[in-house]
Order: sequence, then C-alpha cells, then structure tokens
Amino acid sequence: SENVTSNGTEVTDEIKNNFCRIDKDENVGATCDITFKEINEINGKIRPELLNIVHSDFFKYFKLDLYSQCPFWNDNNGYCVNRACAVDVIEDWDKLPSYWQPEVLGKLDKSGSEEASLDTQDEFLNHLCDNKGPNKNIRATTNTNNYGLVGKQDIEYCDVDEFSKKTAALVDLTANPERFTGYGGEQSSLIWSSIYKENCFIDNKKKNDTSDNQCLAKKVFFRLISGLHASIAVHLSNDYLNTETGKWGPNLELFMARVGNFPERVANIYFNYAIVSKAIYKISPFLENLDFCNDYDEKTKERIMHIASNLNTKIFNEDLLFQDDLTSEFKDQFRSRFKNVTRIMDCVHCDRCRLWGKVQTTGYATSLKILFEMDDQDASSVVNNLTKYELIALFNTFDRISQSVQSINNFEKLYYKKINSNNVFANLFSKNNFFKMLQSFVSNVSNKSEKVIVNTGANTVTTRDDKDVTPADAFKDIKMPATKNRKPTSENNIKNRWHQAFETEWHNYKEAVRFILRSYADLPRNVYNIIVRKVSSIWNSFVGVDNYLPVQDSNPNVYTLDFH
Ligand SMILES: Cc1cc2nc3c(=O)[nH]c(=O)nc-3n(C[C@H](O)[C@H](O)[C@H](O)COP(=O)(O)OP(=O)(O)OC[C@H]3O[C@@H](n4cnc5c(N)ncnc54)[C@H](O)[C@@H]3O)c2cc1C
Repeated sequence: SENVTSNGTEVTDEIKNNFCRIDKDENVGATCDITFKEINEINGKIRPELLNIVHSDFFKYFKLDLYSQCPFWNDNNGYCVNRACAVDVIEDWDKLPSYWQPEVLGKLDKSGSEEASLDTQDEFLNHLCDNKGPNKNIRATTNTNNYGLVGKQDIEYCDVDEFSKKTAALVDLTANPERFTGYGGEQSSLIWSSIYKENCFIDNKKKNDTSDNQCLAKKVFFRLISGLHASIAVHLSNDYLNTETGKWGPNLELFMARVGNFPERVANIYFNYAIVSKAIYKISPFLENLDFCNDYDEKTKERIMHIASNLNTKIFNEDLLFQDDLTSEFKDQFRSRFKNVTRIMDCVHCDRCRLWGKVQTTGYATSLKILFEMDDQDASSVVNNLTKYELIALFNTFDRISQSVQSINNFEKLYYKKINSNNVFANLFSKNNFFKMLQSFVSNVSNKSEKVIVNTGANTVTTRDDKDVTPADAFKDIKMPATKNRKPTSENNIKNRWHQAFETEWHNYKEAVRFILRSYADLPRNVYNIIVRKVSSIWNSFVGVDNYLPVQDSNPNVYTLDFH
C-alpha cells in the first residue's frame, strides 16, 4: 500500500521524500535481521573482491544450451518467432542504425568462448583449476545415480543435468555483459507472466486454510522472482544505449519507471541479496577446504573468504520456512515450481537475456538448495556435490545483485542531482506568487496524468498509471495470446456467427460515436492544458532554467517517460 513501508510501518513525509520511498534503517523483510543500510555497507566492502572473482578464469565461464526447446509451449507455433514480434518495442527497425538492431544488442559474443580449441569443454575448466588432472572436489558434470540426492529425495531447484549436455556451449560471461538488449513487448511479458504464475501453490491437504508458514513461503517465492525481475530492470537501465550519442550509460528516467517508483521492487532486490549472501555464508567453511583453482589462482579462495568474513548468519533466517511436516508438501511444490522458472528461460528468444536468465535462476536455485536442503548432518554432501556451474552461477548471481545494489545507490545520487537542479527555479521564487502557483498547477496536472507509455506490440501504444501494483494487479496490463477459435460443431453455429458479427459491428459503432463525443467534450480542457504548458515553457526559457515539463523524447518509438 502507498501508506505503509515494507515492514508495515507508516510512511512518514521524510520517507515519502526519500529516493524510492524506502526507510534504510528498516529491516529488509520478516525473514531478514538486516537493514537496507547495512546491506549497502556490506556491499561497499565486498564489491571489489566480488568483481575480481567473477572476472577470474574459473568464474567467468558458464555453459548454455541455446538449442534447448521451450518445454512449456510450442514455441514455433502460434507464438512469436520473427524479429519484429520478439522486439516490438521499436516500430521501424530498418531505419535504426545497426547497433540498435536486437540481433546485435542481444547477440552473444562468442569470441570469448574457447570450446573450439578443446577436446571437451569441461576439461577446459578443469585445466584452469588444476593442471595435474580433473578437479576432484567440484563436480564437472552430474551423475543422476547419486548426484544431489539425499536418500531418494530430490533436492534440486534447477535441472543440473543440462550443463552436461553435448549441445551446451561454454560462454565467456565477461564478454557478454547483461545490459539493455531491446528485448521486450508481448514475448517478454508472456515469459514474466508465466514465471509469476508459478507462484500459485495448491494446498492439497488443508483446502482454504493456508498456514502462516505457507503464506511466508509464497511471499518468499514472489519476492525472489520480483527481485530477479527488478534486478534485470536495474541492469538494463544502468547499461542503456543512448541512441543520440551511441553511448552506453545509466538512464534515470527508465530506472524510476521500472523500479525506483516501486519501493516493493527495490526491497525485493535487497531481499535477494540477503538470500544469496546467506547461502554463500553458509557454505563458506566448506569452500575453504575445496580444492578449486588453487593451483591456478590462489587469490580466488582468499577473496571468497574475505567476502564471507563480511557476512553473517542473521542476514536471512531460512529456518522460519518449512518448519514442520505439514509444510513439507509445500516445500516440494516450492522446489518443483522454482525448477519450472529455470526451465522457462529456454523460452526466452533473446540470447543474451536467456544466458543471464539461466545464470541467475541457476544461482537462486543453488542458493535455495543450500538454504533449505543442507542441514547439519548432510551439509558436506550437499556442498561436495555442487557442480562447478552451480558454483559459478551462485557467485555470478551474487555479483548481479550486488551490481544492482550499487547501481541503486548511484541512481540515488543522480536522482537528487536532478531534483536539486529542478529546485533552482523553485528556490528563486520561494514565496507564493503567480509563477509558483502556475508551476504547482502544471505539476499537478502532469502528475495526475503521470503515465508511462509502453508499447504493447503490433505498433500500438497504451498508457498505464505509474503507481505501485499488488501482485494480483501486476499482469492486468499484459495481453495474453488470442485463444484459438473453436470449430463450429452444429448448424446453429452459423446462426451464432451472424449474431456475433452483428454484435461486434454494433459495439464498434457505439465505440466510434462515444469516441467522437468524448473528443468534443475534452477539447476545451486539452486546449487549456496546452496553453498552460506553453506559458510555463516560455517562462522557463525566459528565466533560463531547464524545462520543468518533460520534452518529448527525440525517438518516440522507444520510451516516452514523464519524470519529475
Ligand atoms: C528472463 C528474461 C531476461 C531478460 N533480460 C533482459 C536483458 O538482459 N536486457 C533487456 O534489455 N531486457 C531483458 N528482458 C526484458 C525485460 O525484462 C522487460 O521484459 C522488457 O524490457 C519490457 O519491459 P516492460 O516495462 O514492458 O515490462 P516487463 O518488465 O516485461 O514487466 C511486465 C509487467 O510485470 C510487472 N512488473 C514489472 N517489474 C516487476 C517486478 N519487479 N515485480 C513485480 N511485477 C513487476 C508490471 O506490471 C509490468 O507491466 C528480459 C526478459 C526476460 C523474461
């Protein structure tokens, strides 16, 4: 809700005026005994070491099978496969320069991939770690007979076998940074909506009586995927291509529209930070004994230990979830539904997005396995059975979320810089005078109509109010694919079709008349608004400050965002 913070306390004016409306002294969530501020501090300390780790030769390679078929729907039938459909945020692609083309923006840079010169890709990583032979302590591939199974129980939150598939290729993650790709529109919305739909847990035993524990698990699941979604949005706004200058850099307006104006999304990024960092903290005593990359790079282990020494157990309390037998069935659902999330990544059409989607969902899956399946008795067996790709994904996911936290802090600085420059005008005329009244009036008018224009595909644009949404509302604005027409089953259907055709025509006629009448009714107000905006704009240029009202983006096909 607008009036309460993520912890349920009232939103004071001080918080309201804060960047992202977050009280940094609050805890990140009910399961985390750590504040936003503390996470910022930890991140500041560990960021350089984490960057070094993910740039090391062991951690920068990941395996991805670009040929895996989408397991949930027929991807080639009735579903978006052509270029315009996959990236329909921009309308007239051919007129844009080549570096804007989604094939270029979203393409994997395979130059860093080393597979051609090696017998097997796994050997490559083993060679990096231990020239004397394959690494024994971290599993290169999986063995379905004993891998990751405690007794007969499945403890996997992702398909670990896929990394051993012949079609999987090694990819250098540092040569393929996660950034703005132009991927969007209906295809990506459908992927996100399918992911959020995995959060529908079914209570088989106690219908209509969901326990607190189950609610907590559902909330954790939602926060996890919303945090991933928000973190991706932070990266694409932080590494955004400016079409005018051809340079990559942060886009504050885009960040505010996707994440900054939604305190819950920002909080979910911090929540994910807590989850992944707690998992790393939990396995750190075992990592010290693991024999990986020591011969190659002695510093790697030291760096991991430095990171772990800045973390602590209270960051996330995994024991609050799945406490009793009643919730174990729920835990199975949690596990299999998260596995589905990792599989949905195979339905993503943009290579680069798919790569980072796989890395991060695998990283979260590994974190969940460590947090929920590793108890005191079988702790070492879980760690020793981790594949190197899970470990690589875990640290790269931590790096992604840590980069998000750092970017949020950078965006905060840009935000206040912008606010301060906007305030120059207001400070000049601090008393109530005509121009101040005019300015606040204009600001009210534009706030009321504060919209984010989003492209919904098929060359159409719609507007949606830029306000916080509940999970239930989250996908009201998403167009689902048209349901297929059923074939007529009887003669009566011909009659029905005539009836339907008439209804449709009559509806269209009524809409057209309504549209014309509404245009006449709106005319005086629109003329008035235009005059007020013009006067304000002329006054601003007269006093020599930036336009208080936003100027239309020079490339209206991309994003047109109102920002204050
Ligand atoms: C797996 C995956 C990886 C991607 N990677 C990249 C990438 O690397 N680079 C890139 O440029 N694009 C990437 N995309 C596309 C990107 O995530 C957006 O889908 C795209 O930019 C279009 O954004 P949008 O504003 O239309 O809404 P979307 O981000 O598609 O969101 C759809 C709806 O979800 C709701 N919503 C949005 N964020 C949240 C949240 N955090 N929590 C809860 N609800 C939310 C809103 O109601 C919104 O309308 C990726 C997409 C997917 C599925």
